[in-house]
Amino acid sequence: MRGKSSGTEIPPLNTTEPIRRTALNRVFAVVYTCAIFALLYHRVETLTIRSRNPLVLVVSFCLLLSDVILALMWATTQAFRMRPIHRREFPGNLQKVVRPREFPALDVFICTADPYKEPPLSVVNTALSVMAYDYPTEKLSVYVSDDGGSALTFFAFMEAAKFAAHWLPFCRKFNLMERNPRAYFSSSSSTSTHACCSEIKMMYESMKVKVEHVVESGKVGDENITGDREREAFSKWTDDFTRHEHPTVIQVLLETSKDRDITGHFMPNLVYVSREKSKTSPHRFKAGALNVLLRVSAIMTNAPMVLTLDCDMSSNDPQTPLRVLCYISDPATRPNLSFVQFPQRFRGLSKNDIYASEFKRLFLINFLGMDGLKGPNHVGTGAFFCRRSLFGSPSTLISPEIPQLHPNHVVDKDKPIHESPAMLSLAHHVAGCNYENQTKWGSKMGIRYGSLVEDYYTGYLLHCEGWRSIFCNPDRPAFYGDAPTTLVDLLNQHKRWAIGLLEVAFSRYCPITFGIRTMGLMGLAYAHYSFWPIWSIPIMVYAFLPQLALASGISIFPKISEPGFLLYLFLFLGAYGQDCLDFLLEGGTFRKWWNDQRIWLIRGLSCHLFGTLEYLLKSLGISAFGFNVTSKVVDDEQSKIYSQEMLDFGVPSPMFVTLAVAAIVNFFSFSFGFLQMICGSDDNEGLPLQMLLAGFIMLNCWPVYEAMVLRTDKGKMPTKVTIIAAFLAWTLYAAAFHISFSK
Ligand SMILES: O=c1ccn([C@@H]2O[C@H](COP(=O)(O)OP(=O)(O)O[C@H]3O[C@H](CO)[C@@H](O)[C@H](O)[C@H]3O)[C@@H](O)[C@H]2O)c(=O)[nH]1
Ligand SMILES: [Mn+2]
Repeated sequence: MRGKSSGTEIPPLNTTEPIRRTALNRVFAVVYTCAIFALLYHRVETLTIRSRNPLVLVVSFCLLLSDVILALMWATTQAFRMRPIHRREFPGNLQKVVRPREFPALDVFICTADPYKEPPLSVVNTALSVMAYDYPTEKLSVYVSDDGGSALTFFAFMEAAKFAAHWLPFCRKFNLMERNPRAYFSSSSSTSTHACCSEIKMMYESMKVKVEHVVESGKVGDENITGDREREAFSKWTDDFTRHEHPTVIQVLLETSKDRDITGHFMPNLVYVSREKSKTSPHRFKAGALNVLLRVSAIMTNAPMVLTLDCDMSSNDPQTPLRVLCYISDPATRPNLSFVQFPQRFRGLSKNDIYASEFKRLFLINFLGMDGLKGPNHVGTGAFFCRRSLFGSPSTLISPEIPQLHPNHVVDKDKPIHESPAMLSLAHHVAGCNYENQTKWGSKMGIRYGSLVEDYYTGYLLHCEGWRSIFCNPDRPAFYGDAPTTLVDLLNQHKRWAIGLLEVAFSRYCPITFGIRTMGLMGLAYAHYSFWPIWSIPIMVYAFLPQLALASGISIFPKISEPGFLLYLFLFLGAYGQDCLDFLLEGGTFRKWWNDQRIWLIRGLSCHLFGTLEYLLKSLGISAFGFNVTSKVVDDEQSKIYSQEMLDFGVPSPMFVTLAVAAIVNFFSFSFGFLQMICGSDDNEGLPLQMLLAGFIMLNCWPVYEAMVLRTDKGKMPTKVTIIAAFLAWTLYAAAFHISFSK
């Protein structure tokens, strides 16, 4: 908080406030830790008391391993609970402290990679929404990176540049809050108020039709090209131009020194960049794309502030940069500030958020916790970076190989880009696919290479270097993006994350060792994420072993009469209860929480398991993996299934199999146990906990049963998957019976 300075009151730009339940969290942590130790003691004890049944021995060992992992994961979550804070910022006070003339320039980076998974029209809407920021136009530049190297995307941007000349003054004139044209025209506010609205809406529609037509036909026909300048631009897409092999394309579509909108106002810069590709040079995915944008923008504008956005994350509030300035211009928060991170929010989520796309824990609860330490981790999109922080630690600046890329380099504004062939050719040079060889890009400079979650990895290394970040979470969401709406998309996305996180966990910067040594609690928080996927080990164990034992009539948990029974109940209810409470206190509903914990289970049974396996195969040199872009297109059938809140199994995936096996095994074991109970056999006093567990998983698997037997729509479980799963479940039972009854 800003205090008084030399007698005059400076209005506060931001405040922080600790969250009140912290003390309770700490007390609970102590109690829960004791309970964990009691449990582990009990586990070791059962292991050492010799049992004659080998199944019991194997099960006891697996349970010990699982409980150790669960305990470690629980320990890492405490990092988020020790010092959570809430922040608020006051953009209204900004003008009293800094004049707009002194605002830093802002470069916005938008990444896209595939015109068929990421419709160009959406990317264009994202770009338009930030071009219309309430920010001095001459300080604003938008750079688009197209890893798809697609003439279709380029065409869309050419059209967008023309449309922007009408759209930007329209937003200004009516001071719209919603500056993403598509969102604006589909909201009710557009239909009523403004007379000239129908005119601009028609312009938007005509752009939309043109762009969609071009995308559908797969090529930019001659009839779409007007004028020599455009023809020249498209001449880069020659016959041997493919997305994996092509030269650099850089086109300055709008330039602030020369292009004006229809009211005579200057427009922001808009630059299209598709970096050079070659099959023999490493691709580096989004990290590579962002580093190219960092260099190209350094040469053209070199703004000290950089906003990174995924192509689907459009602005929902034109004042967002001013909120960021509340931190960047405050001497109390400015030192060592690397980035201001906004949460990812998603439009069009189903009522109870069936896929847990809200990520309340990831983007809100844990962010608040980290903000009290060194700040939230970076999540790839919706982050305003101080450019300087991407060039070495706060104390030692790492100089790039050429002076034009230096964060303090001043671009000669008198010479517009279109009049400076030298500038353009240098920009092409630094976007080359071999440019980074023998440089520090990706290791010490820019976005870091080596993980499929380059955002997490880069944020982590920045924090290790001594930078901090700030979590900004205004009431009106700053950005809205698209969340996956089918199960297979969700699982593939999480599988990629799982692999990327494991890459960090087993790198030489492992958060458990390196991270905790350099940053203490903050390292622990990072460790929580890097080991995220190994949650699948205890989940797999608890979803299968007690159930197989149950069907064999073997009791592995304490009896109701034993004190251990209560210990188990406490551990289970304590963890779930605290999790649910955190969720509800941050504005969630019970139904959303239930779906959230279900998705956690499903992930453990599918993508985290498969991600871990894929990572192992890659480490052994058997296979390789790439960045599988999440589709942002939904067909009508899919969106219908989504809005009805049913899991969509429509596109078959091997990841469904383990999930289906778990569903089947829990069903049969529960039914078997239930039968035994009503038949009243004497020695099943130890089975109730196993019954409860199987029952709980069955409850979670309800949508899976529905998808296997009841549903007839396109999203039902593929029959093939059900058959394979049934066969595997049968094999598991056969093996379990064989082991336990063979003696
Ligand atoms: O080779 C590539 C691959 C992807 N992208 C872009 O990266 C962004 C994120 O891709 P997406 O498929 O949407 O992945 P998500 O899993 O939804 O993204 C999350 O996870 C990523 C790391 O795995 C982060 O980069 C993202 O910022 C974060 O939102 C998109 O704009 C893509 O166009 C590229 O530019 N080049
Ligand atoms: Mn995405």
